[in-house]
Formats: sequence, structure tokens, C-alpha cells
Amino acid sequence: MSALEAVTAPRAAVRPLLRVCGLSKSYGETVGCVDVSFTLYPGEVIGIVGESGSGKSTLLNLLCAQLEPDAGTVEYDVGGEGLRDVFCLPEPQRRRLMRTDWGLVHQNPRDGLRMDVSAGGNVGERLMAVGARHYGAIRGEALDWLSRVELDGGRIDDRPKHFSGGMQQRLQIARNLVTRPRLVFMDEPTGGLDVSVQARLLDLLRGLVREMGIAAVVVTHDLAVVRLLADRLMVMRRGRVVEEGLTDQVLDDPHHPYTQLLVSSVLQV
Ligand SMILES: Nc1ncnc2c1ncn2[C@@H]1O[C@H](COP(=O)(O)OP(=O)(O)OP(=O)(O)O)[C@@H](O)[C@H]1O
Repeated sequence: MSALEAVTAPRAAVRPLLRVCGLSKSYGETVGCVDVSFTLYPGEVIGIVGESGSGKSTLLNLLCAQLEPDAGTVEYDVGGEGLRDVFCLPEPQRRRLMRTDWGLVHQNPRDGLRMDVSAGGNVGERLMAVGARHYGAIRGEALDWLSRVELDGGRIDDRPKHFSGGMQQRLQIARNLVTRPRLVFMDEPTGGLDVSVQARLLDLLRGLVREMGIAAVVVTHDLAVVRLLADRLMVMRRGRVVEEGLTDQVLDDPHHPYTQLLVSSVLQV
């Protein structure tokens, strides 16, 4: 464990949830990400920032096993029994992780929701994937989750294609969190929304993540998002991590010239 990780790791849980070593991916001649390593502890939120094309999505897709790396490993504490390389898990077990222990919040809610299934069905489907069978209990839990993400319970039978972008994103969050995952991957969770909708959604997300003690990897180009959500921050440029540390430290006192540029360009807005 690095000195930084020792400081930021929750004391009661020093066993890592996710350990990433030397992760690299190229697309032909184009660099996706290069030699990325970090460790994430239960309940910790790490932000990954960088300009467009810096490799954030590539890294996220590697972490949640949607993309195979050229080199490096992604290890996850499967079933609380210790770290295992996710790329060496049998496919059904990897898929099960995705349905139960992990959540994935896409920038575009259309990628994370079933638009032709009711709001309640979208939430209930995840519960059924972890074994829930009682219709009344599933509907009750779905209703509870709609209220937790501030959606009107009266819309439970409506399809998300009739919801606003902000409402769809809140439903996607409910669908992901209802199974109480230990780790959630978020790709620009407030991207594409109005500023006022973004602020409320961020507040809601922060509350839920903290309250449920969920660990998260949040990819964004928006420094305000990581300021609010992330304990730690990694800054990427051209596929490499150029700076990392506690979020406030990195944003208030950036050392790498590229981070300084990112921070100052936001201040000038
Ligand atoms: N499927 C792909 N095929 C070829 N090149 C790709 C592919 N996906 C990403 N790249 C390239 O890899 C590099 C990193 O892209 P990536 O999407 O990971 O960056 P990003 O930081 O997430 O950007 P953005 O914020 O715009 O989504 C870019 O040069 C991009 O063009």
C-alpha cells in the first residue's frame, strides 16, 4: 500500500476491493491507456479526469471488464474472499459480478435502461437477477427506490422513454443501486444535463454513495463532479496518469503543468 493509500483507506477495511496493475490498451497505433496502477478500498470514491481523448473511457471499460487489456491486471475481491483477476474468471461469474456486486452508470441513460420496460420493471429486473421472486416485495422495493431518487411513485408504470433526461438518469441510478453493489462505475454521470439538474443529481448521488458505503470509480471531464464526489483523483493525459492524490489537494495545489492548466481553465470560466 502506498503512503497515500494508507492515509485514505478506511481504517476498518484495509483489504483492497480493487487492485489495478500496469494496465495498458492500444487501438492499433492509437494509445488508449498506458501502465495505469491504483488500489481502491471499500467505500472509497476515485475520480478520473482528463480532457477528451485522454483515455478515461478506455480505462473505465477495462476496469469493468468490458474491454480486454493488452497488458496488466484488474483484480477484484470476489465474494469478499480475496482478490482475483477478473479476466481469469469464468464468463458466467464475470456476468454475475456485473449484475450483483457492480453497477455501471452510463452517461447516456438510454445505454443503461430498458426504454420499453416500465420504471418499476427497470428497477425490479435487477432485484430478480439476484433472486427476488415475490411480486409485491419487488414492487414495494422499486417504489421505495423511486422515492429515494426523487421520482414520483405515481410514475412507476410509465416507461422511461417518456421521462426527462434528469429523470432517466435518476432511474438509472436506482436500477444500479437497488442491489446494493459494492462497486459502481460511473461514466460522466451528469454529462448532458442542465446545470441546475446536474447540481441536484450530484447531491443525490453523493448522499446515496456515502450513506450506502459504496466504492465508486467516476470518470468525468468536469472537475466540479470530482470535487463533490471523489475522495481521490487521478489526472490522465494521453493515456497516462500524470498526477494523483487526495481530490482537494490535487485541485487546490496541482503540481503537474497539465493539471494546473485544467484547474486554471475552469477558474477562468
Ligand atoms: N474503439 C476505438 N477504436 C480506436 N480508437 C479508439 C477507440 N476507443 C478509443 N480510441 C482512442 O483512444 C484514445 C482514448 O480514448 P478514450 O475514449 O478512452 O478517451 P476519453 O478520455 O474517454 O475521451 P472522451 O472524454 O472524449 O470520451 C483516443 O485517442 C481515442 O480516439
